[in-house]
Amino acid sequence: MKEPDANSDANPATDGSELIRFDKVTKRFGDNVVLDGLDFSVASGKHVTLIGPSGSGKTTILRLLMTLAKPDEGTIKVNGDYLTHEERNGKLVPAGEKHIREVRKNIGMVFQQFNLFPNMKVLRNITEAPVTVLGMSKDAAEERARELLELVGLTEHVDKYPSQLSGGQQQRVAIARALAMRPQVLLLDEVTSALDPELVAGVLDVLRDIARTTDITMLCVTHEMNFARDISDQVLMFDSGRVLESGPPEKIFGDPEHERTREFLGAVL
Ligand SMILES: Nc1ncnc2c1ncn2[C@@H]1O[C@H](COP(=O)(O)OP(=O)(O)OP(=O)(O)O)[C@@H](O)[C@H]1O
Repeated sequence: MKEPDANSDANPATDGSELIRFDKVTKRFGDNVVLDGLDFSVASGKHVTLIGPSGSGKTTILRLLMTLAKPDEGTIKVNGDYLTHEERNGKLVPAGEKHIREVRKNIGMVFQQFNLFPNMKVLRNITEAPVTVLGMSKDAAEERARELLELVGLTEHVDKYPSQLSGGQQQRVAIARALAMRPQVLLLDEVTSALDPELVAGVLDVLRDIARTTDITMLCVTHEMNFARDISDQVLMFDSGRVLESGPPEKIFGDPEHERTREFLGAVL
């Protein structure tokens, strides 16, 4: 087990309200302790990047937030509401499906493998969830989708199917689709790692634009260190399921405290 205060300096919530809070979260797969009593938080409007060696638990954190996995111990709060639990009759009990769906509306995620609906055109890929989950009118959802397609530079592809687009274009549709739900936080899981190298820059530029021009909170797992340096307010270096160190990008990339961080950056930069 890590020291109780091992993550105490890892809290990026220096201002703004706290949007995400992990409190002593442990996640195991069999004997493999992937997250080990993890504490960290993300303040509203901040861009926080998780870096660290393969297998250190970064994706697991995003999957827990999407409720694609459940913690074995500890609690997760999103916007002040427990994601993992709910209060019934003054008692904290494991959260039910309805409660989880409500809290999850605050969260959008973009995956490595775009995950678009192959049988729907671009416009419908973006409008589907706002209409069916949020109950938005079709017209309002389409208007919003067209604004988002402009933001991601795909206005002319509105009537195409995903298979008619490049990987980079599909990923930009996936970004628009996540934003269409007006989430408070956007989770980005190595969103360029499945792309051909020449398509990476276009997707990262779109994300840089979103980080610069919107007030959305971002929690990002990436191996693109220049991108992390550009967009992050805070970088968290993970190792073995805990935060080894955290700080602004200038500090983590320029003058890291731990030898392990230096080794990792030496290997990836
Ligand atoms: N569904 C699962 N079943 C069993 N083990 C899993 C599962 N998901 C993740 N793991 C294990 O948990 C550990 C952390 O995985 P995770 O994907 O969170 O790491 P990561 O830091 O995101 O790595 P990478 O940078 O390679 O994506 C790994 O050892 C992985 O094998």
